[in-house]
Amino acid sequence: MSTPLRLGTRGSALAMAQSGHVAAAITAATGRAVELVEVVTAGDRSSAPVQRLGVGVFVSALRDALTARTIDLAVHSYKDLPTAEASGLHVAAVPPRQDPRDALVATGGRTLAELPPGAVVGTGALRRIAQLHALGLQLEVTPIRGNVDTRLGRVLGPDADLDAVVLARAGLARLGRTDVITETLDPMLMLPAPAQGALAVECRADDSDLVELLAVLDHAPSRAAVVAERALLATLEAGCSAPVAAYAELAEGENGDEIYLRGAVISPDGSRDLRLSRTGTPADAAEIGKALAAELLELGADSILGHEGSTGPGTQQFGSTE
Ligand SMILES: NCc1[nH]cc(CCC(=O)O)c1CC(=O)O
Repeated sequence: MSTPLRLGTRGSALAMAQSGHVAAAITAATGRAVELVEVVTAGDRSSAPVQRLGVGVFVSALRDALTARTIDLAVHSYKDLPTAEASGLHVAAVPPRQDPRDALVATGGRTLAELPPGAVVGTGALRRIAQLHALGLQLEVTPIRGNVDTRLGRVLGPDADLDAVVLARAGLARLGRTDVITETLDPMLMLPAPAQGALAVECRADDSDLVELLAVLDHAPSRAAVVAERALLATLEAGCSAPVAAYAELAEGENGDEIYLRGAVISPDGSRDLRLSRTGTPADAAEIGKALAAELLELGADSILGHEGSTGPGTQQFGSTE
């Protein structure tokens, strides 16, 4: 009998659900026992806006535990991972991705179109704030944070004070709460965050037995989509509070698989809204992401993102704002 694999996880209900799911999949596929080890991250300890806490607040403590060998693997929401790879670590698997779209949870069962001017919508992510403003519906957007239950409580609980919240459908799905969704937002209106709905299963790069074992969980189309979306994010050098969206869809084309990547950079007030798309093959996922980012930069994405004075690529490492 081999010793159980130690899977490090945040303690939030969402993280525990994701980690439990991956642990069960590993045991089902390989017979290896997996134990969950809770790791508290800076993002869990503070309720300050994520933009202020900085990059990787949900991630650093898990990565430190991997490097210190107190855990063997970690499961991250992929969109929370900084775009720069951590040295000595490796994303050994991208399991099949959940529906990456955003979801609206509104009082009275309402959709976005049914919310009247002045309706108050809660969301903390600049990407969502910007796109809500870009709709031109006179919605009042208010920043919120906290775990999924806290956010739902702003609409559903006895102390509800908002008309609606926007959050990732995948998070609700993993918690078994899709029943509260009043509208799954079409990416035409609300393009998701790069890698939203995907998980990253990370381990030490030199742990070759484990790298090999975890490969059974990898889902090639999900990985290709994430690679394209994150290449776009990295090429834009998008800041911590960057309103950048990207969504890659894979389809079977006439000559085999095709990847269709959409990307957007939106100013926080919604007044500037750059959207482009690009098609290619999954093998070129990274190049497609880079090329789409380059096109967005040509259209002035830099001035929206506010880093015209940047000292060049590689000087900043950013993850998601969410
Ligand atoms: N740090 C927030 C976060 N990170 C991942 C998810 C949702 C699940 C996912 O995108 O995989 C969420 C919640 C949200 O955006 O509503």
